[in-house]
Amino acid sequence: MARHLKPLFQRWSSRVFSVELDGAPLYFGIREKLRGATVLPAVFSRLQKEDRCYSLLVCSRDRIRGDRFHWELRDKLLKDLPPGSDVATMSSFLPDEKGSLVKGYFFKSRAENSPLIEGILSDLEHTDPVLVCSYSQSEDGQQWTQSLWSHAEKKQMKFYVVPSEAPKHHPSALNMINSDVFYSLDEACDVLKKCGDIIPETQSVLRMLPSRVDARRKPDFPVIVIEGLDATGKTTLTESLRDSLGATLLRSPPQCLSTWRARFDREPPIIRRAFYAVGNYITAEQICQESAKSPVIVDRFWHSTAAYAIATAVTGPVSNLPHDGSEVYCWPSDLLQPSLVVLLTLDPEERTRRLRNRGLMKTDEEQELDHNKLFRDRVEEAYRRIIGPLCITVDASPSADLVLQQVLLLIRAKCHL
Ligand SMILES: Nc1ncnc2c1ncn2[C@@H]1O[C@H](COP(=O)(O)OP(=O)(O)O)[C@@H](O)[C@H]1O
Ligand SMILES: Nc1ccn([C@H]2C[C@H](O)[C@@H](COP(=O)(O)OP(=O)(O)O)O2)c(=O)n1
Repeated sequence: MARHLKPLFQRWSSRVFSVELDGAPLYFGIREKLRGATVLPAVFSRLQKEDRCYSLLVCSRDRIRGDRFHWELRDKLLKDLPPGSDVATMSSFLPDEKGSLVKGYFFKSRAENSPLIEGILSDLEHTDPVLVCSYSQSEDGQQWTQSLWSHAEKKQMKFYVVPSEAPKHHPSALNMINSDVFYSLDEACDVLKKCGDIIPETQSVLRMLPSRVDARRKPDFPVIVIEGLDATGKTTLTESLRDSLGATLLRSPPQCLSTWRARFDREPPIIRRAFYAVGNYITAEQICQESAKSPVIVDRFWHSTAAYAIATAVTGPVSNLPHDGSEVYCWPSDLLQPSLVVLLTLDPEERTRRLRNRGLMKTDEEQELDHNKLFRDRVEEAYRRIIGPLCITVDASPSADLVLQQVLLLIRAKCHL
């Protein structure tokens, strides 16, 4: 067995497998022996008699290359597999064991497509850090088994698939720290440095970093961050606050990174989120300089980086988020804390109306926000759970002037301006 696969087989039958169907995870386990009759896990009960299934688990020891390969593998499978394969995101993990998550895909196929599938899998298995399992059903259709798929070794051990309890939180929560959310400049820089050879633009991004970061320095003037989903009125409010308070207006990611933003938005989460994390530290340095002279208003900061990352990594309802109080919501100890964070909220109909009035939506993620209520709920709840600077939610549905007056009152009360 290849060395990179070995860690996966430790406690192989203690692993839980999760397949995302219709936007929510379904779980199953594997057992060497069956004790009595057992029901078929939901992933399999919906399949037909002629179906075979496969799973691909990406097990690169290099997490950046592994995540990039996993990201690109989806497009490859969608392009190469026959129509109707229903490629679904999959993962395997050890319950409650941090860092144990392995990502992959699950798909089905009909017997007549076997030669095509065998060709694709064999190419993948020989060239990439991927473990392939196949699933087949018993004659009577009552049981499914999982075995290692391998062209060379046909006599593989079989495991029965059995139902598994859903974990308390989405399995992605196990690998979130320093993969989806970064808690220090060093960790985020480390990721960008390691992908310098595949994304040359990272050199330019890293050159923008301040030479020294001092998160403990207390700003002379208040620093107020405005947060909220797209079209809640952040740009409108931040510009009015700048004019009313004679403040400096900054944003994260900072202007100096705008040339490279679209490039990093196309990358898998680990690289994309490291880019936004680094952006916060560059903005923090600008905040330090400007807050010596005047109040500073910031359009998005670490709340956005963490809340979008956490809400994207998990699927399904708000209850799948890491629990309230979890360490994933903690503010990085080396990042400047603003004096006040104002979170703008808006009912979905009004937000959509404002989006339409403004014109085209920008990122895929923002489009997802528009039609995926669950995602919107997860982002807003993650915003609320972040532990760090004082964060106050403000209803942004009144007129722009009323929202401004209300936020000015808040700033005067909380920041003594
Ligand atoms: N309080 C408000 N009432 C009505 N429309 C608003 C209000 N605040 C902003 N808008 C409008 O809604 C749209 C989105 O506002 P914008 O400030 O660009 O949001 P964001 O920066 O959060 O994406 C813009 O067309 C803006 O003119
Ligand atoms: N400080 C920041 C700012 C934005 N992001 C990410 C989070 C989302 O994926 C997008 C949202 O930014 P976008 O520019 O589309 O939204 P606005 O136009 O500012 O409302 O960027 C971040 O991670 N960290």
